[in-house]
Amino acid sequence: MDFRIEDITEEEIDRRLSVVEPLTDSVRQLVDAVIRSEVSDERLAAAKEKVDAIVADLREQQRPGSFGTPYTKEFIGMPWGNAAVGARNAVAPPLRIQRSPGLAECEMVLGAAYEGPGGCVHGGVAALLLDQLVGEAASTDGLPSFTGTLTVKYLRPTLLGPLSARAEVTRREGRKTFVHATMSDADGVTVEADAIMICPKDFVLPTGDALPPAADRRLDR
Ligand SMILES: CCCCCCCCCC(=O)SCCNC(=O)CCNC(=O)[C@H](O)C(C)(C)COP(=O)(O)OP(=O)(O)OC[C@H]1O[C@@H](n2cnc3c(N)ncnc32)[C@H](O)[C@@H]1OP(=O)(O)O
Repeated sequence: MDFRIEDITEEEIDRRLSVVEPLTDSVRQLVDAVIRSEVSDERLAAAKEKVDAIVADLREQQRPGSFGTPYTKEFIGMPWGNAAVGARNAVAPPLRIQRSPGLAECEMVLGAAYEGPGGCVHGGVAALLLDQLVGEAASTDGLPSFTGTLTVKYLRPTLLGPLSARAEVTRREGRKTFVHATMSDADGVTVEADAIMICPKDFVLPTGDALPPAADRRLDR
């Protein structure tokens, strides 16, 4: 696992985000446009050439593997490649998660890129987003927790569009945290999930440092 330390200031984080977030948003627009475009085949082929040129430009300098999760020395996390919340990841909706002890909540708009059954949210996407949310809820007042078991129940189809989600810790037993989560549309809950989150035994960063108490960690940058 990559939890490297990157010694930068909050101002530098803001500066970097101000550059990459608009780019990621543009790539989200690109993904949506490719899915829904009805321009001619010739224009689609021309678009491919332009996109290939951008990819070649970005690949001139590239880190190997994945982005990982860097932390500052003040333990501000930068999970910018994360599939659900990554600021650099156009695959992520992204979720803007509000946290309080034992609770994680967010509102989101899921468009064409998240489709499973026609017009509906893909079940795997719903599970992905709820998995992130239960992880965030479990980690608000404890050490980081990994998903041991996630049970998802799809109550009725979730239509693409504006949605909300919520995860709440229901109980803790030693290193295990039990979390209940829901995804809802305007008419109520469409998906619910129950998770057993587990803090790995003797969790330390690969740098050898233990994580500080949760109150000193900020996971939202
Ligand atoms: C940090 C900021 C927020 C981040 C949010 C991120 C959200 C993303 C969430 C994820 O997607 S995490 C990625 C998906 N999950 C994984 O990759 C986990 C892979 N599995 C493991 O790493 C280990 O198997 C695990 C840490 C889950 C457990 O390993 P341990 O060696 O610590 O478990 P151990 O065998 O000591 O068992 C401890 C307790 O947990 C129980 N347990 C172990 N594995 C379990 C499991 N899979 N499901 C349910 N319970 C489990 C086990 O029975 C026991 O219960 P008791 O204490 O009551 O005896």
